[in-house]
Order: sequence, then structure tokens, then C-alpha cells
Amino acid sequence: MKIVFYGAGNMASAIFEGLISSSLLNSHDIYLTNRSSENRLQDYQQKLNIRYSYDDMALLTDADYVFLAAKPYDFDALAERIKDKIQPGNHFISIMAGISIHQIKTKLKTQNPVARIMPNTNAQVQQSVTGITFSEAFDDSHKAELFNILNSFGTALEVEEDKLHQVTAITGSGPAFLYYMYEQYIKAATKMGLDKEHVDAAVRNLIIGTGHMLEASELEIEQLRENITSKGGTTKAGLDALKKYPIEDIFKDCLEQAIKRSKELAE
Ligand SMILES: NC(=O)C1=CN([C@@H]2O[C@H](COP(=O)(O)OP(=O)(O)OC[C@H]3O[C@@H](n4cnc5c(N)ncnc54)[C@H](O)[C@@H]3O)[C@@H](O)[C@H]2O)C=CC1
Ligand SMILES: O=C(O)[C@@H]1CCC=N1
Repeated sequence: MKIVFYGAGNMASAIFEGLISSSLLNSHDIYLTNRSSENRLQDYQQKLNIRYSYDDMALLTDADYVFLAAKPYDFDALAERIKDKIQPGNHFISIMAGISIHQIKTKLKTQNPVARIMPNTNAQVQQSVTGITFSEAFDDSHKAELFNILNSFGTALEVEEDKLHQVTAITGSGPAFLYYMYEQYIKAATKMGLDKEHVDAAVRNLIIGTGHMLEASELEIEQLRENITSKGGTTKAGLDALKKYPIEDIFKDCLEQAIKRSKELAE
């Protein structure tokens, strides 16, 4: 199998590093290219033993899956770069937020199979939550093979294309929203009298531990919270303070704005 990444930035690198860590593929099955920063590709070649090229004909020849991993506003230039070199066996996998399958087929001037995926950077540790939508031309055997690839760096779920806006907001951008929340928690905790290094390490381990609890426990998140909330104790006091603020509305606004942006990118 030959997989080519057009784009080797934050999201693409999380995917191919996750792919290689999963040992599903040999690193020599993966080829990278980007716009111009060859030194970044040389670094990946040295670090991960993957190959890179700027020869599009060579890259696309015998390529089974071609990941489109540029930013949405760079897709026009990317399409111009490859549209006349597309091979019959190329299956296109777009990770570009908002750009529809129709737009991809139109700009690439192709009827080849196209899939849109919406992963997140947790792919780097094989924990991505990935939404996927297929064009009609995607046959069942390639669908199964692509699910195998996606499940090697997390879990994949097929959705209707118009639901990818929500997936992009909730789980594609999701890690950034949670990281922001962790940052605010750490900022508040460092105002409680402990030194910042201690708080950083402690909260990072708190988050990791809570993640492991979510992985190991079958209890609802609400029950896990209630198990910590001793009657009349410190947790109850803290939660009563938290509940004074419209936190659900805050996240509703956050997600609505992210969904709105995803739809704007599709225009
Ligand atoms: N960063 C994230 O957490 C996620 C990003 N995405 C999507 O992934 C895509 C890339 O995002 P990032 O990795 O964050 O951006 P980035 O800026 O880190 O990487 C973009 C890459 O595209 C390359 N590129 C640009 N024009 C090109 C061209 N004409 N030919 C070949 N390569 C070209 C750049 O050289 C760079 O390697 C975006 O469309 C974004 O919507 C999707 C899910 C999560
Ligand atoms: O911020 C963005 O547009 C990309 C898509 C989801 C996460 N990052």
C-alpha cells in the first residue's frame, strides 16, 4: 500500500506518526510532500524513515490513498498542482475542514473516489476520534481498508457529510477547547499559593488520571463526579461556586461559532 500526504503539518504529522506507531504500515509505504519547507520533510525522513518528494507524477503513481492535508484556503493552489497528474487508482482522503466532496471533485476535476475525514491531533497517540464520509465511487473493499487505517490511530465513525460540521467543532477542534479549559484551571490553581511548576505537573497528572478513569470505568461521568462529592465537603463547595456560572451556555456558544466557521469554509 502507498499513502501520500499532501501537507505535513500539525494534523498530517499526527496521523502519519500515529500510523507508524501502530505498525499497521511500513514507514516506507508513506510519502510526504508540502508546499516548500523541505527541511521539515528531511527531519521526518530522518526521524521516521519515511520518504518525501516534490515530484507529483512520481508521488501519485501507484498511490492508493492521497491525503489532502493543506489548510482549506490553500486547497485551490494544491488542486492546481495535482489535478493534471491524478492516476486512476488514487483515492483522495481530505482532512480539510469545511471543504465538501463536491468542491474537491470539482477543483481536482476528478471522478476518483473521495472521502472526507475529520480527525484530531490525538491521532499522534492513536486516540483520534475521526468522522468519515465517502463519495459514491468508494467501493466496499477500499472503505474497509480505509476504516482499518483510521482505526489504527483511534476510532472512526461514518457520518452524513452535513454532520461533519458538528464533528469538526466537537471532536476536531475539541482538544483545543479542553486544553484552553485546562490552561484556565492551572492559572487559577497557581493563585492558591502553590508554585507554578508543582501545579503544572500536578494538574497534568490529574488530567491524565481522569482520562484513565474515563477509560477504565463503566460509570456515567456524572456518577464519577458524584463519587468525589462528599456530603457538605470541599467538592460540593467548589461545585456550588462553578454552578453559579452558565458553563453549558459558554460551551454552546463555543461550538456554535466553530460550526458556523466550518460552514463558512464550505462556501
Ligand atoms: N490541526 C488540527 O488539529 C486539525 C486540522 N485539520 C485540518 O487539517 C488541515 C491542515 O491543518 P494543520 O495541519 O493544522 O495546518 P498546517 O499549517 O500545520 O499544515 C498545512 C500543511 O499543508 C501544506 N501545504 C500548503 N499548501 C500546499 C500545497 N499546495 N501542496 C502541498 N502541501 C501544501 C503546508 O506546507 C503544511 O505542511 C486543515 O485543512 C485543517 O482544517 C483537521 C482536523 C484537526
Ligand atoms: O481549526 C481548524 O480549522 C482545524 C479543524 C479542526 C481543528 N483544527
